[in-house]
This record gives sequence, structure tokens and C-alpha cells, in this order.
Amino acid sequence: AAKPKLWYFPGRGRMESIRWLLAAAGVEFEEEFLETREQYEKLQKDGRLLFGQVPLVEIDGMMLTQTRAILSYLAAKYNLYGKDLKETVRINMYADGTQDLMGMIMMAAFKPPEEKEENIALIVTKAKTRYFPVFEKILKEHGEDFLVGNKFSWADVQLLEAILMVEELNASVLSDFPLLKAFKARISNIPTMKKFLQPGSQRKPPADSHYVDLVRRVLQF
Ligand SMILES: CCCCC[C@H]1O[C@@H](O)C[C@@H]1SC[C@H](NC(=O)CC[C@H](N)C(=O)O)C(=O)NCC(=O)O
Repeated sequence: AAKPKLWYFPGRGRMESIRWLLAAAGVEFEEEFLETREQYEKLQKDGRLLFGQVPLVEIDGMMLTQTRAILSYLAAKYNLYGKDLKETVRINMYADGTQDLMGMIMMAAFKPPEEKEENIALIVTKAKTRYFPVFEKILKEHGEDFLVGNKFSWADVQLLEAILMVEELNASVLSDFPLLKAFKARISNIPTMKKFLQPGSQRKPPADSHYVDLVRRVLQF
């Protein structure tokens, strides 16, 4: 079967969690990088963007947009979505929470530079007071290697992604969360994750001014 094809800017944004999930599933994918307004307008003209937006993922003969819809499809397709509805809804809850946290980091890149320090401080505080305590408690109460059931799932992939993103803002953010520290080490050692975390993978770097300028230029905002 053809490899999935991802259409997005050459950066993390909303596509990065999709790259992580495909990598976790051991699925190779191709990328088309949007660098010009013309490329974006062509996708729109060709009717490939349902609401005129990216991420766009071409998979199984479909042109999929809407990040959460794509992530849910991939989680189900690659058996990373729990063994029953009760596990699936917990995976959705945990994934939504980490998406909210990562969304703050994504948007911070587009804020004026003078607000950067304050934004980062707020994100790290949110991570330490709202999100990480929840996952530390889940790991403590659940007492398993993984967040849901006793199996690797989409929720684990996204929590690792979120932990690493917050550590990029504050390296000691896990100092009060011993179970999250152990979780990070455990999940990072899963072969598909280990491979994705090595240099040369399709994992993207943090947003920089070049990325922000490119997105603004392509989307004209
Ligand atoms: C001020 C911050 C803007 C961020 C803009 C983009 O840069 C990325 O890092 C995040 C977004 S992604 C690009 C943006 N896509 C979305 O907002 C998708 C939202 C959708 N609900 C999803 O989850 O996929 C886009 O195509 N916009 C065109 C436009 O709506 O007309």
C-alpha cells in the first residue's frame, strides 16, 4: 500500500502529533512541505482541504483534514485506541488534555516577542499545576506501565510528546513528578519511539521565527 502523505508547513504545528502517532505505529510516511502561498491555494482549488485548512493527510485513498479526526483514525487503524469504548474514551480524554497543553506552546510562537517570557512561564505553570499532576496521579493509581489498560496507546504517545515539549521550555519541569520521569524513560525506550527520537527522523524542531514568518506568508495573516 502507498505510504501516507502529510501536507503541512516544514514545522511542528498541528501536524507534529500526527507524525508522532504514525512513528509510534512504525508506519513510514511521506511529507509535502507547504512553503509558498501558491501551493496552499492549489490544494484549496483542487478541493482537497475540506475547510480550507491544513493538516492534510492522504491515506487509504482519502484526503483527511481536521487534526483530531486524523489522529482518531490512525489510533484506531493501528490499534493504539484501547480494547473497548471505556478505554477509548479515557484515551480521548488524556489526548485532549495533552493537545490543550501543546496547543498553548504552538500558539505562543505566534505571539509578539515581548510576551514570550510571560507566555512560557504561564505554560510551564499550567503544565506543573494542572496537567502533570493529573498524569502523575493516573500513573500512581493505575499502577501500570501505560496510561490506559496495560497497553501502549495514543495517550502514551501524546503524553511523551508533551513532556518533551515542556522540557524544551524548562528542563527541570519533571523534578516533582517521579512517576512521569519513569514514564518518559519507559516510553522513550519503545523501539518505534526510540527510533523517532534519534537525529535524522521526521520529527520537527521547535518553532522559530523562520517558521512563523513562513506560516504567516503562506496563510497571509
Ligand atoms: C495565530 C496562530 C496561527 C497558527 C496558524 C497555523 O500555524 C500552525 O502552527 C498552527 C496553525 S495550522 C494551519 C491552520 N489550520 C487550522 O487551524 C486547523 C484547525 C483544525 N481544527 C484542525 O485541528 O486541523 C490553517 O490551515 N489555517 C488557514 C485558515 O484557517 O484559513
